[in-house]
Amino acid sequence: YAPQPNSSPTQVVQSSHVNQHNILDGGQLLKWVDTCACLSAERLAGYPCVTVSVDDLYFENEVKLGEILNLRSQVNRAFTTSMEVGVRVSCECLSTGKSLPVCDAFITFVAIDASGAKVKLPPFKCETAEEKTCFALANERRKVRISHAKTVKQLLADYELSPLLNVYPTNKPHQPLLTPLTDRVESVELVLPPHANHHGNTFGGQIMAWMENVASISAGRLCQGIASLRSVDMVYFRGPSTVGDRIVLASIVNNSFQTSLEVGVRVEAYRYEGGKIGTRRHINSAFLTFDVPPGAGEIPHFIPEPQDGMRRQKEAAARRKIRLDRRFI
Ligand SMILES: CCCC(=O)SCCNC(=O)CCNC(=O)[C@H](O)C(C)(C)COP(=O)(O)OP(=O)(O)OC[C@H]1O[C@@H](n2cnc3c(N)ncnc32)[C@H](O)[C@@H]1OP(=O)(O)O
Repeated sequence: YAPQPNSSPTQVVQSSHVNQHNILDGGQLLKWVDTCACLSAERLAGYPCVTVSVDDLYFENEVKLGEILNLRSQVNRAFTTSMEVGVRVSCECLSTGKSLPVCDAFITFVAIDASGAKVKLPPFKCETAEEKTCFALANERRKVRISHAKTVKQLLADYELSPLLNVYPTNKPHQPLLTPLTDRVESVELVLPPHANHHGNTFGGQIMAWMENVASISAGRLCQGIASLRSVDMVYFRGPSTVGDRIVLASIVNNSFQTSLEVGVRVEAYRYEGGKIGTRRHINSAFLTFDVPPGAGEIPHFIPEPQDGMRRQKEAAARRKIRLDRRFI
């Protein structure tokens, strides 16, 4: 079988893709990354593929209006019904000719047939030394992502016991408080055909773009400006949503730090069945970290609500530590 199917779309960042500061919208970037990866996945599988998970994403550089975004994806390894696709994103400034890294993404896809059943993937062969390294690393990352939920739970429990983490890294405690609940955003989106793939499944990238939208509003309200997306923790797509579904996205600030803040987003889907609102299905959840805009000053400290709010604040502090530790591994 042909090794390393590639996809390398190139996009010009236009005014419809940027925010008020002419910086590429994080949600748009997530859509392009998912679609680019899906092209490689489907090329290997020969079947439509759905996104199962997206590993932690860290955005190294902002992309500006008029710059060129280069995306390059390849299948690193096929397992049984799932495969890992790596995407490398860089941006190119036309006037200087310089190219800067934007992010590396690892996305897992499962191939499905017309009845929605998982398909066994063809054998995957790699030839060059680089392909063999990607192949080996993909297996290590797979172990990490399969056990991700359990690992994070364990780390949070360990941090809970750590006396150091009882001092949660928040901003100065005597700053003006955020009015309770202003950081909460709930938005409902209707899944239309342009949001979905050929199966009618909502694109994973589209869901992530909607998530980034509500999260950026929560973040922006807290820091009173346009916050820029810095990272997205691993996202697992628990179940599908399809054309006609209503997608409910709820976001809330979990904790604020010196120059960044973490927002949690929960996504649910429902549809009308027999004249009634059907059951809400939990599609996925994610934690997004935003940087405070330059010149915005200090982030106001916010006091979490008792119990649940305090739990979320504490967990966000622990996740921040995990993220920072990982960057230095
Ligand atoms: C750009 C176009 C593509 C899209 O955006 S599609 C839209 C977004 N995605 C979706 O709607 C998918 C929603 N999820 C689903 O429908 C189901 O979870 C899905 C993918 C059918 C799998 O369902 P199940 O049968 O319950 O899954 P399973 O436990 O048998 O696992 C199937 C394969 O996935 C793997 N897997 C499970 N959890 C994972 C994780 N956290 N990260 C990475 N891989 C994971 C699992 O190991 C298995 O792979 P393999 O068969 O061992 O190769």
